[in-house]
Amino acid sequence: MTRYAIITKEFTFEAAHHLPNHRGKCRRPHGHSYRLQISLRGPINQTPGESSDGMVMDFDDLKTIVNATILEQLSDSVPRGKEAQLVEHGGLDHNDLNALTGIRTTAENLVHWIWDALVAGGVPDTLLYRIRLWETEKGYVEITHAEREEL
Ligand SMILES: Nc1nc2c(c(=O)[nH]1)N=C([C@H](O)[C@H](O)COP(=O)(O)OP(=O)(O)OP(=O)(O)O)CN2
Ligand SMILES: [Zn+2]
Repeated sequence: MTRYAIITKEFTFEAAHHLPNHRGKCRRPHGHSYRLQISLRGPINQTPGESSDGMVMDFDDLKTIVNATILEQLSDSVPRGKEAQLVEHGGLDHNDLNALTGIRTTAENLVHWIWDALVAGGVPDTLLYRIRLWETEKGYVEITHAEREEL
């Protein structure tokens, strides 16, 4: 019998952003200590003798993928903003999110951008289960496949 599980790995990164035309303080450049949770749902590998026996994915592999795809560097297939060439190479960590991504960097838009970037970087869409992003300690956004659907 194939058993399934949901695994979650948590990451933190520091980044600057601003929200043009926001009615409050967030229209000015400022920074956040973002907290990011990536959850995958998939079958538990049942191959005795394999390193990943009993795992959906080795947490260490998930960490490597997330760092190489979005946090420490952007994989080549991830779309960048027009001003991305103006910021230092690297990923979301210690960077200017507006310039790097080219999107309006609300937490809502960022979680969809992160989902797209992980898929572009090779994470199967079917394996992604949920992404949560905390902008402050008290406020976070989450998406699952339901929020990815276009109505
Ligand atoms: N729905 C959203 N609302 C706001 C977003 C967002 O991404 N989605 N972003 C901001 C700003 O980026 C701002 O930096 C955060 O605003 P806010 O939570 O109001 O900031 P506080 O420092 O007051 O946060 P506390 O959690 O209360 O400490 C604004 N709104
Ligand atoms: Zn902000």
